Amino acid sequence: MAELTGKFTLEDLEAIVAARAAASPDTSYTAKLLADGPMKAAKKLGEEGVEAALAAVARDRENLTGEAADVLYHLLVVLRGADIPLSAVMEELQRRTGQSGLQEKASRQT
Ligand SMILES: N=c1c2ncn([C@@H]3O[C@H](COP(=O)(O)OP(=O)(O)OP(=O)(O)O)[C@@H](O)[C@H]3O)c2ncn1[C@@H]1O[C@H](COP(=O)(O)O)[C@@H](O)[C@H]1O
Repeated sequence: MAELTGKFTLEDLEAIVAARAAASPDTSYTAKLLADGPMKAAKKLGEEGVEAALAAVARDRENLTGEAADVLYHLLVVLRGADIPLSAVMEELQRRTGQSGLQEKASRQT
């Protein structure tokens, strides 16, 4: 695998996931997850999300950091399986920057 220099970004991890998706499931966890179908990756994403939430409630910073990394990695695998680029998610997040979350919630309740 090519060595990455500089600040590691989610875009870097997305590129790694895309490259490993084409590998053999015998040599790549990413490829194995995708080969097992969308249910498997989605289930793992849900598990990691719950584990991250439990670590947050337990105020376990070290565990939360690791579980957060698991969540982000598995989310990128799920997005890859659904053919949704990270850029689409970032565009959606950028679109939301113009409004407070509380304003958005209030606009749905009227
Ligand atoms: N960031 C990750 C990453 N984070 C977590 N994981 C894997 O996600 C799995 C997490 O599952 P669990 O903690 O539940 O452990 P487990 O019980 O063994 O998992 P299951 O048997 O239930 O699937 C572990 O196998 C981790 O190794 C990751 N696997 C890969 N990556 C990245 O993807 C790259 C390519 O990996 P391969 O696709 O395996 O080549 C790696 O170099 C990393 O950059």
